[in-house]
Amino acid sequence: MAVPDVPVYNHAPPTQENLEWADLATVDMSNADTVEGRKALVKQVHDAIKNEGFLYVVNHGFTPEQTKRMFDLANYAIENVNEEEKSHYVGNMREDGSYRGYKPRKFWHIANGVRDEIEQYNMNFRDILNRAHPKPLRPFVAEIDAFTKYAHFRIFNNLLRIIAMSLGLDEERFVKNHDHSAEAETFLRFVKYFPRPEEDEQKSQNVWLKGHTDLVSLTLLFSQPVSALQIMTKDGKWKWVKHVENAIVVNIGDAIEFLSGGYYQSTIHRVRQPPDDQRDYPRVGVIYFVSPHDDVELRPLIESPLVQQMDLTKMRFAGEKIPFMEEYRKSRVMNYGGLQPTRAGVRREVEEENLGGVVVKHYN
Ligand SMILES: O=C(O)CCC(=O)C(=O)O
Ligand SMILES: [Fe+2]
Repeated sequence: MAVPDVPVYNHAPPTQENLEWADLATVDMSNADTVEGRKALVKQVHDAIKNEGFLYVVNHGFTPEQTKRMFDLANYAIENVNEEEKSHYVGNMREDGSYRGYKPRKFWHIANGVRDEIEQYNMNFRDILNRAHPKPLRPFVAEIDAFTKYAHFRIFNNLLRIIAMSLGLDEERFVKNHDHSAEAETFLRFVKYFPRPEEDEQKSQNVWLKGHTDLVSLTLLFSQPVSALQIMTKDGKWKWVKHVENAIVVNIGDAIEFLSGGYYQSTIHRVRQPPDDQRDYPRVGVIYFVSPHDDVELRPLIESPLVQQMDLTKMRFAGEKIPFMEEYRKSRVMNYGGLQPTRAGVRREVEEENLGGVVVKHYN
């Protein structure tokens, strides 16, 4: 069977505006397949995670054509599948506590009655090949699976090994908990953000996706030109993440924070309206979220000398029952973006929301 043509997706040109860019380290992964090569990166990765919690990865092995092709397919999953077909693949976040399938626009509440304009198609790592996908996507499933496997086994695993070493742990300590021998909320996301009416921009103070930390271990964001992602720096300022051609923007999520006893902290980030010269363009993304297995207890790894130095009584779940990854992600995914009243916190304009027993902070 001939594989259909996928229209080429053209992103907006990079912004010409001089924004306040975050100062992020660039990690060259050319030699990361050898132990020596990884050892040479430990200090740089350690410092980048400590300082910003975000970093760029380059020379990861994907060619610009390969990543570009995934953006074409991401756009295809949103634009070339009709609504009727999509309706059979809508995810069940609120019931399953898992992202699988389509997340329609306006599913989440952002602020003052404004809902999101973000459409996604999520594919769990474990069943990209076995699960049914919308008809137009089927000819590309093997290609998407191969892309995801490479991202996981080459890029992600090598990063995990470097992070384990940076904590004085056995190199394979985290790899074993993320190898998909067990259920895990690890998935590739195709996403498209659509420009919003001015009225919505005002009511939501230009926020497209509220400030949050990712609940997973690491997030791999394939860099694209539409500037909208911002991180909160240690001194409480929002800084923009600059596009770097064919780089992967990596950030640390809550699971690593918990396992490292807070030695590493997940970084707060948000998505906001792009600058003037990109304002009328949609924003297509390809993101790989990697989580520990559901049966991993989110307990600090006290075999790490660095974790031993931490005051673990200050950890989020200190003195309480420590959740397993499954409980933690379900409580967050099921309840995220609902319309429940939120309690205003005190630190950095924090809104705290009690999501099924787990307090989740929104930073606006
Ligand atoms: O679209 C982006 O750049 C980031 C999205 C994000 O933070 C998320 O989906 O968790
Ligand atoms: Fe995020």
